[in-house]
Amino acid sequence: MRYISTRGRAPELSFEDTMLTGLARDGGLYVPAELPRMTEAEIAALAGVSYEEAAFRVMRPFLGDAFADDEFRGIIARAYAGFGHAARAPLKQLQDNHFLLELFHGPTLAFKDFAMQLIGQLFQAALARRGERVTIVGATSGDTGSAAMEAFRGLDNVNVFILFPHGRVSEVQRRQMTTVTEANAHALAISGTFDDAQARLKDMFNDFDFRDEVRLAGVNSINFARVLAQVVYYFTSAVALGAPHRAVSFCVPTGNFGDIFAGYLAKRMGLPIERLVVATNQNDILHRALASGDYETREVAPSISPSMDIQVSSNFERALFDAYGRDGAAVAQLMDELKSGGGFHISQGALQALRGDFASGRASEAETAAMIARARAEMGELLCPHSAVGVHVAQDFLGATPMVTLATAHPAKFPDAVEAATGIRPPLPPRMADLMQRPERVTRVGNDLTELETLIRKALAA
Ligand SMILES: Cc1ncc(COP(=O)(O)O)c(C=O)c1O
Ligand SMILES: N[C@@H](CCOP(=O)(O)O)C(=O)O
Repeated sequence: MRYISTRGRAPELSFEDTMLTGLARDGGLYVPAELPRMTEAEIAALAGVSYEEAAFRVMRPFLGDAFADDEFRGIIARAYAGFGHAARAPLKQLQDNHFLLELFHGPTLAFKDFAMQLIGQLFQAALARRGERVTIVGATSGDTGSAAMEAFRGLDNVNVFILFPHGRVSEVQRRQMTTVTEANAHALAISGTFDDAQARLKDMFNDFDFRDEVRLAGVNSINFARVLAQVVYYFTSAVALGAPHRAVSFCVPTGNFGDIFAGYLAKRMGLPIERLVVATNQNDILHRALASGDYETREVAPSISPSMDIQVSSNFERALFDAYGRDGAAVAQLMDELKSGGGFHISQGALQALRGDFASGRASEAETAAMIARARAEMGELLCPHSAVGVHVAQDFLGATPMVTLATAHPAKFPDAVEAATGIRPPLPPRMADLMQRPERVTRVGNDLTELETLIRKALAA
């Protein structure tokens, strides 16, 4: 299995090199040169197997010879052993033909744990074998960062630096990052938005001297391994609802487009998915782009679903690559326009292709709060605000085909918003009960590449 860049000008890589490389050296994102397909019989055979076994069968073809089967099975087993639910990703019925896929039973209470716990193990195995060290730098709007800190803290061959937008994550999210005590983990509060943090991260990757000096690696969904691990729960949930004999739709709370892109991959691999619905909060660039064909950034408006307060949606580039017939030069041109002018126009043909794969909707702040309240009152479900965006948007798409809305975080990560809507303050699980009392360790940084690189160099030298 070979991986190619969405901008067409970086070397092709193996799975392991793709995972350890992060951003392609031409600024693009790696995708498989060809997608493996699963037959109907192979999909049907996932019924009744454990989450871990399904993960092995779905992901194995992407790995090439990077990991032996036994080693990969062991890695998967360790990755999901710490989850607080035997099913790992349980499905719950919410309404007629509407189901909630609970993705928040991992150690940091968000869907990011599914991928991060796995790639923590994959990094460790690959780096130990190669005798190499890497410096992971990640950008987060709250959940990727806490999941990465949890997965990589204390690992031998890794230093991890997480950039989060100062004052724009929930207190629980911040503390999950700033209370980590291991010396190899560093929380950096950057001035600006998540988009600024992600832009500086990509600048670091594009500064080849720095990148090579610190052996930079990424664990955002820039990293294809992150997205791959998220493909699995589309299969397990669809099969539980009757796939491959019955089609299923998904509604996905969306920000950086990684999670829904994983659903798109599942569909391309043969899973019968009728609709993939992009659900955005008031930062609705993806919804507007799919409606009008103009991808046009605006100022980020802080919302009660802060993890989705994103305007520059990194993985949309992967969808554009396919929509433009895998024309790397065309994608590079669009990304140049985005960088220089804050937006781009999607051609008619590409827009048609995107609309063939993705529907969309948005939830305002009032609609999100109202859905949290309604879900509690009518469905007996306490939703986090991101999941509420999904459930709200899904209402317009309910019908004969079962709809699965992804519940991407635990309500206890966003207690203020949940309490404001329902009067109920969801408690953290007992293992985190003292989170608010733990001492914090965080460094304030400006939105400045040189300052960031200097700080990282100094920390690595210490
Ligand atoms: C809780 C939560 N929901 C939804 C999203 C959006 O996911 P994605 O960025 O993969 O579109 C995020 C951030 O990634 C998140 O943390
Ligand atoms: N919402 C995310 C933003 C980063 O997304 P990623 O999937 O690219 O890591 C977060 O919680 O940090």
